[in-house]
Amino acid sequence: MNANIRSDPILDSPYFDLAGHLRNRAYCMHNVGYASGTDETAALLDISVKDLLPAPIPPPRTASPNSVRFAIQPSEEGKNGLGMFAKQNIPAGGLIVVERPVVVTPYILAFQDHPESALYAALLRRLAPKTASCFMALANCKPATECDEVEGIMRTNGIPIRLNVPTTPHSELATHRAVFLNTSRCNHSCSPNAAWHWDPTSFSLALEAVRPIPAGHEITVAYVSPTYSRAERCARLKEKYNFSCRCATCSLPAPLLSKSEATRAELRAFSDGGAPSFEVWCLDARMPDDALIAIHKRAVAMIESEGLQVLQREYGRHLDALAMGYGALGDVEQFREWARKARDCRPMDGDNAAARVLQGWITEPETFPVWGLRKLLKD
Ligand SMILES: C[S@@+](CC[C@H](N)C(=O)[O-])C[C@H]1O[C@@H](n2cnc3c(N)ncnc32)[C@H](O)[C@@H]1O
Repeated sequence: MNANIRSDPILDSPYFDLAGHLRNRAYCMHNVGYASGTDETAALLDISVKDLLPAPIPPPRTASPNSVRFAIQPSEEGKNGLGMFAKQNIPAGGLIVVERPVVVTPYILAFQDHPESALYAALLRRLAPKTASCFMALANCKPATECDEVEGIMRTNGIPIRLNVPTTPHSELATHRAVFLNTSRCNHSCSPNAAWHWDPTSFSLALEAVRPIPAGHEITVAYVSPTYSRAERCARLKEKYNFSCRCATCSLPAPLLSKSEATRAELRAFSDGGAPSFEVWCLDARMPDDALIAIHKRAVAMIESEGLQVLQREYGRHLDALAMGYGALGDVEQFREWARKARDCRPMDGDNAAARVLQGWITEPETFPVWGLRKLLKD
């Protein structure tokens, strides 16, 4: 599953060794120190994580855009509380905001003598009063019978980020809950138009558009994987965030909703290995040329019609297959067109190695390593 979806399936694993975790770890409260001096983060960290953090933490690799591209305002008819809205047209891949968390804790907290709410309250006391009151103004979806307000806010707004926790065999411990004053205001959509990318080195989260967002439109993210069936999405949203989804997809009339469900089921089958690989097709001259092209074009069309560009890994994989397919067929025009799309769907702040390789091929198609190979095999 994409890293930028809120739920972390590892944590649902029944094999997590909580007892081992409790025996072996030591934690501390820590105010993360940034070079800029303006951001503040109160964190509960495993001591080994704290010891690894550079002091001060370097600035993010990409700064927030110069002009503020969003506004926090009531969602449509105030139905979903506040939400984040585009103040200007934002292109696909466009950066919306880069921000530091205000509170960070391990996702799994289980200290016998310290209830979670007491730990969160202690962290809040480490923040400036203005920051703490902005935190307390965030939404709380949990009833008072379940937990107190601070814990409710933490659970409603926490975005899972991963930090390097050395000296443990439990990769589950890498997941932390982080609350952000802007990105945490984003409402959920089953066809989201934005995704976040966490950079542990600069301790910052970049929120980016995954397709063009026109000015005035709501900026949405996925709290649960949009590839799940609607029943599963609804169940998970209800359990974790206590709401019935009113996004554009879930509000479709019944026949269109069934069509969307069927499309998502077909996309799930593709991720389970349902599409032919480029490598096999490229070397097997008996397979028709269209065997690769048609199926990956169908997957791309389904992702786009469902508004699922947030599945960046899958989307990129299908676009790569199309670019490489046309490269192996020696079709310059189509190769360039699909390679451009494959380049542009890559997150801007992540490792851009793939985008750089694609750019090289767009400039000089014949440097694509198997340029025209299928034509040669057939001749
Ligand atoms: C992290 S908060 C998002 C910001 C929140 N709307 C606010 O006013 O600050 C999550 C809460 O927003 C609401 N929400 C988010 N997405 C929604 C959706 N698709 N349909 C209905 N309610 C939604 C739910 O109340 C949910 O518990």
